Amino acid sequence: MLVGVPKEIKNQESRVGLTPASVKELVLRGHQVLVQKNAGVAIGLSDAMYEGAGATIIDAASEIFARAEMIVKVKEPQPEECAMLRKGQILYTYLHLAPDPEQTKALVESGAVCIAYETITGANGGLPLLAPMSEVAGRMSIQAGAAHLEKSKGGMGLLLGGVPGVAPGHIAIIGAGVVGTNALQMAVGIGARVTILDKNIDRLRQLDLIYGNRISTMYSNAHSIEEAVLDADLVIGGVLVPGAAAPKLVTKDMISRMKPGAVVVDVAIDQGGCFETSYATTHEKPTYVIDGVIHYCVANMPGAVARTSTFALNNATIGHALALADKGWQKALKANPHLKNGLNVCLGHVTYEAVAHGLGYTYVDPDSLLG
Ligand SMILES: NC(=O)C1=CN([C@@H]2O[C@H](COP(=O)(O)OP(=O)(O)OC[C@H]3O[C@@H](n4cnc5c(N)ncnc54)[C@H](O)[C@@H]3O)[C@@H](O)[C@H]2O)C=CC1
Ligand SMILES: CC(=O)C(=O)O
Ligand SMILES: [Mg+2]
Repeated sequence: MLVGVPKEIKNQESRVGLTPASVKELVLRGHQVLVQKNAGVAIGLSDAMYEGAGATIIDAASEIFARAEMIVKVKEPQPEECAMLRKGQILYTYLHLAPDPEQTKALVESGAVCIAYETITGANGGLPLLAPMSEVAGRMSIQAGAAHLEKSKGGMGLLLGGVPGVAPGHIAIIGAGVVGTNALQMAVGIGARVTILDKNIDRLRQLDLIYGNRISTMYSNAHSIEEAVLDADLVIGGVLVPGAAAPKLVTKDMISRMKPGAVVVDVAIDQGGCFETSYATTHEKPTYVIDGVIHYCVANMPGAVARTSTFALNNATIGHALALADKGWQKALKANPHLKNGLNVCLGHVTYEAVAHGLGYTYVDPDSLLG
């Protein structure tokens, strides 16, 4: 198969869809890979390294989109990229469609076969192609929160770990999945007081066994969220209902009653965010202030540590990339129900139930399109 890797064009996004090592895996199996000039140069992956792995370097994204049978990316296609997709072409990347009607419409109109990393499931449960970026973003969320609690960034001037004789800060983490548990690990590491909330009691049980009385676990409901949020100096939003828009768990009213100079980090922003006051920001201008509360809502947090993130992402994506290239999309999806769960838009139809219902499309069962 002819596989194409364009350079990412989202604001401050230096990750790249395939590493030279991943290119080599494809080439060794007889596939051809086109990589856009300088696609990985910002993270130390030179064109020479890609050529050494067997890729052909191409100047323009338009040529890659025109020639490749499968496009491998990191972030959701930007409007100019959507316009270059064509009927039957495979797009393998993060999409996050539920909160994004414009992108969904463009992908439907393209007729492309759009497989979203974030809804591919794993044989042992979970979302294995989302997990590595959730690990990165969860860990980063505490760094980002700590930095913005400093006075120079507009925060209340609080050191999360405290010092001897001065109490530490309080971090509330909503959602105890991959983002939440990675945030928790960092929060405990810096010595903050931590409360973590989830609806999944088994997960809270596991965390209680690991951390004991160093943390507080709370069953998530409107009451416990309000209590934790109003007492917190930093709130991390890490909830997910797979494929669906994030539930707005923290209301505008709660935000208005938080401590002045407190910080909220809405990691779930790529699914629309779990704070009523959230809207997506970029690394260029990551924050805004509402009612004295600093909001950090960057939708591609792992892009800030693009080198680590690219390798972590490729570890998780290469297996299915090889299957798609080897078998073509219909056979690969038929052979693997977990990969099939990644199919969000296909040949002009919305094939992921939560996206179809959320955005008013007729849901089409992927099986009906697999031949
Ligand atoms: N902004 C960014 O750069 C990034 C954002 N993300 C996003 O972070 C979010 C979380 O991802 P993961 O941790 O991997 O998901 P996950 O599926 O591992 O965890 C989500 C957790 O939310 C919990 N949850 C659902 N409804 C809840 C409620 N009402 N109250 C409390 N907890 C609730 C679930 O029980 C689950 O434990 C996703 O939207 C993901 O796309 C992930 C990586 C990067
Ligand atoms: C998961 C995601 O949206 C990201 O890594 O940017
Ligand atoms: Mg994102």
